[in-house]
Amino acid sequence: MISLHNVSFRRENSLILNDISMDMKQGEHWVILGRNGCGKTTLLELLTGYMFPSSGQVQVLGNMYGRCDVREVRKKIGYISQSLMEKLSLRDPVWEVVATGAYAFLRFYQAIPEEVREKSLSILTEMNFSHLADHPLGTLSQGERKKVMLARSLMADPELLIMDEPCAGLDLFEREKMLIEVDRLRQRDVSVVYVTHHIEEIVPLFTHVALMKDGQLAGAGPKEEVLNRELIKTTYNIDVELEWDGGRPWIKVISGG
Ligand SMILES: Nc1ncnc2c1ncn2[C@@H]1O[C@H](COP(=O)(O)OP(=O)(O)OP(=O)(O)O)[C@@H](O)[C@H]1O
Repeated sequence: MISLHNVSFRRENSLILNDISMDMKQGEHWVILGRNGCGKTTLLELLTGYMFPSSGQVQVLGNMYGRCDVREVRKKIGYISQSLMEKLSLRDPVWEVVATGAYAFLRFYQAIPEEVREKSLSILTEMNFSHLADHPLGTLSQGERKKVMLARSLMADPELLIMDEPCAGLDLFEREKMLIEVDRLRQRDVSVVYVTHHIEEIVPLFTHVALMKDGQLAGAGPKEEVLNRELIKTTYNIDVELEWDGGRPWIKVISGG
């Protein structure tokens, strides 16, 4: 699905990503963790082809970037981020905002085909969200807007879904509702790459974890192997205990650790 080979990314004089090599295979769903500024979003931008590595190779869905039409690959990738959220029209009804995902538009300036409208309503119904279909996006809570963004990303039936901190800023209740939808992606034929600051967001859907530190990989592999006390300490410079419950890891900071 994704292969990174000796990928480095330099901006002015700083090395933001430093010699990253990893493979994310079909059927795997990955979470990327790491401290602020360690390069997570930069890595996602390389995967979507919005930026190119200074050296190394990036291969996504069988396409080697630099030797393919990135615009064609992007049609198979859904990307959810706060910056996209800010571009969506707050005045438009929810179903229409979702429908724009079929074409990667931000707004419609022409009639929307009936089948596109129906698909939007059907995704909203799947998410138990049909009652909000006609409400303007701007009247929804932050958590509801994030669910709208997820619904929008599914309109194009992506093969790869990249989510950059989709639960940031949500209260506990809204976060858990969003995580239910994330976990339900198991029912779809889509691979997920998910960036977060919160280890407990690793719902059972996710199979693998990559830990990043200062632009390098501190660990990458099956979640049960990578999420251990030593690697978490290396990544976050803090001592923790980790417990698995309900298929999710829960973290307890050891005071003075
Ligand atoms: N436009 C830019 N110009 C220069 N440096 C940048 C630019 N954008 C990002 N950086 C730097 O690149 C590094 C990695 O940033 P990135 O946004 O990828 O980190 P991140 O792990 O996603 O951080 P966070 O968890 O805080 O969102 C940071 O040190 C940041 O300051």
